[in-house]
Amino acid sequence: MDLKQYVTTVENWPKEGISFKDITTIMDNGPAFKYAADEIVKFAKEVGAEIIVGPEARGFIIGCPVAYALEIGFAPVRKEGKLPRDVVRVEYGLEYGTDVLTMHKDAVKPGQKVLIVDDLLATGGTVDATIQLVEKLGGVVSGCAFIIELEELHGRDKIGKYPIKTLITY
Ligand SMILES: O=P(O)(O)OC[C@H]1O[C@H](OP(=O)(O)OP(=O)(O)O)[C@H](O)[C@@H]1O
Ligand SMILES: Nc1ncnc2[nH]cnc12
Repeated sequence: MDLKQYVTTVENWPKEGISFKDITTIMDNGPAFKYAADEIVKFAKEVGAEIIVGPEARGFIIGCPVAYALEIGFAPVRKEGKLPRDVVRVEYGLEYGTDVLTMHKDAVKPGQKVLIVDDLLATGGTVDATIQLVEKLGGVVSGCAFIIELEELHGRDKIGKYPIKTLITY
């Protein structure tokens, strides 16, 4: 399937100079959304993932169907102040701002093999922070998977030592 045809590009949103890749037009198409999830499921099997970790909010959208298909758990990475129990926290930079990401301290077990899933790899700030959170908990990052990669932002350089799967590149 040519998944790229289902991505909608919105220029100069949310700020001047950003070429926003909107995945809602993948999600609202049943076969396209299933294809995207199935491709990541295949990769998750290859790397032996035991739990999926996905960052708020779009990482939930694609990470949860992957976890469901594999019959494994999903652990959320959330922005500060959203998780109700003890958390680990990491500050990170975005293509358009900075923020703090957190995970519950018991979300990943020591030694558990984690696949990080998100919709898009841009500067790599989010995935870098997510890797740090998983490793603080003693989890083993077995790979990172994205629907879209923006190659010119070189986010891949931040996750060089882990297996990476991306379905669409710009
Ligand atoms: O590689 P990076 O430069 O870190 O950018 C990629 C991240 O940015 C977007 O999330 P955003 O923080 O905009 O949050 P959202 O999913 O809640 O819209 C996207 O869903 C990725 O998580
Ligand atoms: N260009 C972009 N499009 C969609 N989501 C993003 N997150 C960070 N950069 C993005």
